[in-house]
Amino acid sequence: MKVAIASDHGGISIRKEMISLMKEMKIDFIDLGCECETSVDYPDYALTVAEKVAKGEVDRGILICGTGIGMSIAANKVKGVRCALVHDTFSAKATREHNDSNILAMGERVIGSGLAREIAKIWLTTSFEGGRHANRVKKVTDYEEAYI
Ligand SMILES: O=C(CO)[C@H](O)[C@H](O)[C@H](O)COP(=O)(O)O
Repeated sequence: MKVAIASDHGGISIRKEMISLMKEMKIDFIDLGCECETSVDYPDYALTVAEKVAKGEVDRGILICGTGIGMSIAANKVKGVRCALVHDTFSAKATREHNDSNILAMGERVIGSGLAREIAKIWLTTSFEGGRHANRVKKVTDYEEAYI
């Protein structure tokens, strides 16, 4: 699996934690910034990662900002992206099993790096269940195909 990761200035510490986790888990990743601690705009990073996921250049994405909200709103504008904003381990598992989410968003001003690590570990290792959930995901992708 290959993962693209990015954060704005509000998510640098958790992004570093995610990078160390992916190294430990021997997951191939590309780090797309941000490079500095000065203020940047989350859509620039969210859309870059989302485009890579949508084009199949990577399998999954991880996005961190202050709340995770801006990142998830922006990423979900890209056709083919199912970005889940997650701040608990139950949802991390459920969004992979039920939604086949392909981007994980988290907020560094909401949770600590220990919980973020647990969430990411679960999200990276849980498979989509398919079955009844596949039909539901298809309804979303069919809508995208027809209208977006
Ligand atoms: O987009 C966000 C909120 O939805 C992110 O949390 C940003 O990191 C946040 O808005 C940045 O805020 P700042 O006051 O410019 O640091």
